[in-house]
Amino acid sequence: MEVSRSHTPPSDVESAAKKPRLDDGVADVAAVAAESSSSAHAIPNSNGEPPKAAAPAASSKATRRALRVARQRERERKILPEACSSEDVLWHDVLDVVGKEYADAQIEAGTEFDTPFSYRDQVKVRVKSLGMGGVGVGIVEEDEGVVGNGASEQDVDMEHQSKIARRKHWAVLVPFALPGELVLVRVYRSHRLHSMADFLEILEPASPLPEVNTHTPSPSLTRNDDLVRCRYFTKCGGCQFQMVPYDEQLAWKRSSIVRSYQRFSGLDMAGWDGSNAGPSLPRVAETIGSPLQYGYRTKLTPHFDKPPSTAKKTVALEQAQRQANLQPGPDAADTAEQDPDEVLVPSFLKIGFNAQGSKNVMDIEECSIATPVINEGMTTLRKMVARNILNYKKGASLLLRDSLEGTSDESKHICVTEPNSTITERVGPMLFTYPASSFFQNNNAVLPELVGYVKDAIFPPTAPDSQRPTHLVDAYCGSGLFAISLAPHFSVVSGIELSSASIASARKNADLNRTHRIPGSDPATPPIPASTSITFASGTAHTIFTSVTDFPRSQTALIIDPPRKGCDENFLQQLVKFGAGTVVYVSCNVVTQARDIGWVLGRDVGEEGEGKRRRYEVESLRGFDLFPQTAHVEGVAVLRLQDVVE
Ligand SMILES: C[S@@+](CC[C@H](N)C(=O)[O-])C[C@H]1O[C@@H](n2cnc3c(N)ncnc32)[C@H](O)[C@@H]1O
Repeated sequence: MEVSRSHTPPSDVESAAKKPRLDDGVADVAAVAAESSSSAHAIPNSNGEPPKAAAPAASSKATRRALRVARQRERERKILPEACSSEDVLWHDVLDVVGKEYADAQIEAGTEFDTPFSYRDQVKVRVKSLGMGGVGVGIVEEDEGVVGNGASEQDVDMEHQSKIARRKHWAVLVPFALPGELVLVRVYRSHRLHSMADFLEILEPASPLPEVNTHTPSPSLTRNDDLVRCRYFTKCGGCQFQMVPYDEQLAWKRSSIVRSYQRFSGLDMAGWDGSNAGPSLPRVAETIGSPLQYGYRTKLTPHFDKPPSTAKKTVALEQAQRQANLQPGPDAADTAEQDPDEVLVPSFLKIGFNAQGSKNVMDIEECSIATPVINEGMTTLRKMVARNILNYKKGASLLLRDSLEGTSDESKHICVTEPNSTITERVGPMLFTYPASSFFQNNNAVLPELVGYVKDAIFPPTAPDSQRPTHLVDAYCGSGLFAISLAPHFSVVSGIELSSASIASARKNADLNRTHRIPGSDPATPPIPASTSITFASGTAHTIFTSVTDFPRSQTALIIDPPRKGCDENFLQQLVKFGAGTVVYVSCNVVTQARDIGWVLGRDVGEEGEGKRRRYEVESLRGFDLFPQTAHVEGVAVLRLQDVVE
């Protein structure tokens, strides 16, 4: 059975649903239920708990439940992840290590879920590569495999032998482990040909490895635990790379872009490894780093769970205990340290982020990648929640955003927590305002460079004046970051965006930057000249093409900056039909960016019957690090329209 891949962007309808990737007919449910209840290779549930054995058909309720579970299992068996989803990215990381041929054979035999591990097995894993999510991917190294609660020597029977053999072709995913390291891990969940494990300790530091993925040279990464700045690192799931020197993080992000295009673009990759120009793509340039590597995040959304039913009792008890402790005891120094005004944080209350590999919230008092005012705001907000916790009937997500207090040059930074409040940010000479609950890039420090790079890509110094773009279309424009920042360089600008709140902000921002003065410049100069026409519309991105029909195509630059899922096929079809001279594709998900660009490059551009064939070529490709210490990278691809030489 061949596991086929599609490189097609989702159509509007398809994008809503996961698609079956294997074509077997649906198995008889009763047979599946029987198979499920006798299954020897039970897979722990999503909380990492060992599965409960399916009960015999004691009651019709139990039978229905067993059938439901069995159907779910069967569905999981037959469905490969949706192309370009995070599960699909992980699946490719697994294939890299276990080999595609082996995986196909296992799927054919229906044994791809036969995990060779039991829940909480401790094993030694040699890390082979760093998956695109920043997680180490390895294979059990030694013969006996189990060093913990698995088998003793006497237990090494046939079944165990076969498990040990399977382990050599079973990927183990270990966060915070680096390629080349031998690590002790504890398995907590298994899925198709891989298991997830907690990292327990390093048994051997990294030694040079033969490349697993022979196409993609992955930079070597050095562990330096002295670099770690956060006390929650490895417990919180937010950052992956604090122990890796920053220049190596940037090099790894570049290789992650290369991998994305190799795996997901569907383009001709012959001989291309990102360090050279290939048949479809240029060399991938070095990743541009963030000026701030910590303290850069301008938005945090910590959350907390619904208080337990015993919350009232617990709070009363803990308050009484605290009062008792505040009474002067025989040693007065014991109480001198305690502040009677300090807010009592009940022991059940955890405000923070999901713990690594789990859906449980862990308590986090500060975040080292967030800006200083956000961390101050977090302290205040945590106290407010603790004080009022008995009034919450549900859990909640909190919002913290870094904002300028006003629009003047001297405005200081404040933390805003009210979703309806207005945030103000400065990017280069431009001011942006937007509702706290709406989208804006989260790393202000790197934005001037990102915007400057996009501008330079649109106006390369070598291009003749006759080809200089005069019109700009900003699809997925948010509150106007690119449209407004680049407006001074165009005569006509048009933006579109789904969120009407963001469009209202974009319009306001255009006005604001026509009137306010650039700090330190001639007071007569607003950032955007009166002569530039700027319009914004709210709607789905593809509808922009009907309102810019009078734009001169060869002198139009189109910026696309879609959400993580990328563009839908309808949008790309219209993009290709429209035929802007320059397209800049900015993306926080290089996987869907690679898929979309692969789709665009294979198509003739323009209306049918134009007489000459033209296609897009990728002129440059590189990453910007908007997310230091994490595995995320912002990709910027510049496409230029070229005549096809027949
Ligand atoms: C990654 S953000 C980029 C926003 C803006 N370029 C910026 O940098 O601030 C993507 C934006 O696309 C918008 N969006 C999502 N789906 C859309 C669609 N189908 N059509 C138009 N805009 C969409 C979102 O509301 C979001 O503001």
